[in-house]
Amino acid sequence: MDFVEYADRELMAIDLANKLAGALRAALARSERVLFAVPGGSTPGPVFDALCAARIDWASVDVLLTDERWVRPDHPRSNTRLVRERLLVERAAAATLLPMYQPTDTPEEAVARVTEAIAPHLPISVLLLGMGDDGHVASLFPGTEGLAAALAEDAAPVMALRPPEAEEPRLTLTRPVLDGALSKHLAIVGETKRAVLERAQRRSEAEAPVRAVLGGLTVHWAP
Ligand SMILES: O=C(O)[C@H](O)[C@@H](O)[C@H](O)[C@H](O)COP(=O)(O)O
Repeated sequence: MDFVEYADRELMAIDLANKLAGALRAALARSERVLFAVPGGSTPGPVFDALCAARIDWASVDVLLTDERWVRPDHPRSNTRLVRERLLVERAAAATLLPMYQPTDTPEEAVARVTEAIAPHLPISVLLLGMGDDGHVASLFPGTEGLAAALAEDAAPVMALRPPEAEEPRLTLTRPVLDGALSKHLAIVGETKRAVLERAQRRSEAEAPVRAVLGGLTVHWAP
């Protein structure tokens, strides 16, 4: 695991966007199409604002959320809305968003259709993750029923989970898909998350699911 420390969040957003653009360019030099998986939440927005103007062949990039909150795509908490408003604009508007949300009442009803839609595009070429204060990544929250199955090496690529502390049911990519990404990046800010990450290395994957993706991960941190 590499750890890159920035003086502030603005510098992290700009440099991380440049690094992600470089990773996407490298992937595009190897493949006709590449899969770029991104998180929701509050951290990635400034990175998307810098990345969306990058001079890359966005028309050859498929974008996929690492997880989705089960709300309508126009809801303020929707990760699909976040990506559409902050990443898939400017030059990046030419990219293709693969569906992580479906108009079903529950995420369980969408698992088969989302799995069918994304499977042909795997593996992930470039992965950006966030992390919660509890060490969760994507929607792999500690203490969630079904977490062990989602962390298994042979887990199904997409699972519906109902984390007790999450506001909504979730649809999430699972360990093999996340950990199998060819270029893996984690963006975290603040002292709390830095300490959570340091402690995670002494915890079980069930206690700190971020552990499942530490191999080959580059962590980008700002105070
Ligand atoms: O839907 C989500 O919330 C994200 O996909 C989730 O995995 C996020 O990356 C972490 O919860 C960190 O969120 P913050 O960046 O807001 O701290």
